[in-house]
Amino acid sequence: MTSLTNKRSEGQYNGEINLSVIGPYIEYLVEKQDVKSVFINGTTGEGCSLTVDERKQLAAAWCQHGKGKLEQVIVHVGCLSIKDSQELARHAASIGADGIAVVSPSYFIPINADALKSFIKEVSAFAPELPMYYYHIPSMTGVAFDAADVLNGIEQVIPSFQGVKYTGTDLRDLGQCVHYCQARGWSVLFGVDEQLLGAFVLGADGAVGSTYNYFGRVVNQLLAAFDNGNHMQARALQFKSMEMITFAKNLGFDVAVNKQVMSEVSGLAMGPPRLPLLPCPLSKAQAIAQKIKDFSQGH
Ligand SMILES: CC(=O)N[C@@H]([C@@H](O)[C@H](O)[C@H](O)CO)[C@@H](O)CC(=O)C(=O)O
Repeated sequence: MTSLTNKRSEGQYNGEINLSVIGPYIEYLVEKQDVKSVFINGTTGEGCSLTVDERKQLAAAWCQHGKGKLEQVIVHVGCLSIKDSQELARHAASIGADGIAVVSPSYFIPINADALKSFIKEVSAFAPELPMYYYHIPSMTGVAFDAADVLNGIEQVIPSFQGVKYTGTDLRDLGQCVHYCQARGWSVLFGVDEQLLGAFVLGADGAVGSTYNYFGRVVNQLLAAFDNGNHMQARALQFKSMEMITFAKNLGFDVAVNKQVMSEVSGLAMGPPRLPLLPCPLSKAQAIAQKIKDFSQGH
């Protein structure tokens, strides 16, 4: 996640980063949501809308405030320019991040999996000691080839490769990623919150998503129920998450709405999004937040 403050200039919301909320937000995540690992500067954090310098400041603040409180800080370093990604990778290593992730560039989209593999390799070379994850999110990047094709043989060119953050709904491809990753002791972190249980049945072993900012405790219970073989309970909790997300989607749900919901539920002001995203009307965020509070109360 990322917090932006509201700075209005010439009628436009640029959104400035607000580092002061990160410390309190980490306390909130750990204590109220039972969330101890974070993936920062990704989609929810609007990483691709931020400057390299802003991304460095955010990454440094998360690592600094998270010390002794968070188990893992994974920094997303994907950019359109490979040089920016390399600089962010080097920076992440220098501040003690636990891992880095790279999304595919999305203006000049790699023509095939080998081209993307080369991109990730060249970024990884600037932080060879850090576990590297490929961030697969075809709905945003327009990448048309399988994530499994990106993984195939990647350990030969990126020794630090550790897995994939899979934000897609293709179960065939996901299954192939799990099969490949399991054999190498890597992770598959799933990113479609409303389908998490299905991905765990298939063998995914981690979850990264926007709704865990306020539904983290409930989803941790879902995963514990699944681990204990209590599938009825796991299913019931996934149905709750599905219902909440469907409610939000019917009202219109995006990163900007999510950010406002995070403010409403945590009580910490996250600020508005940065253009081209538009601020979410308060009434919408409050309606979603109320639904979440109702759901969470029983758990
Ligand atoms: C496209 C998108 O924003 N996907 C979200 C999901 O958490 C998504 O909001 C959720 O499943 C509701 O559809 C995450 O995968 C994004 C994410 O993990 C990130 O912040 O990098």
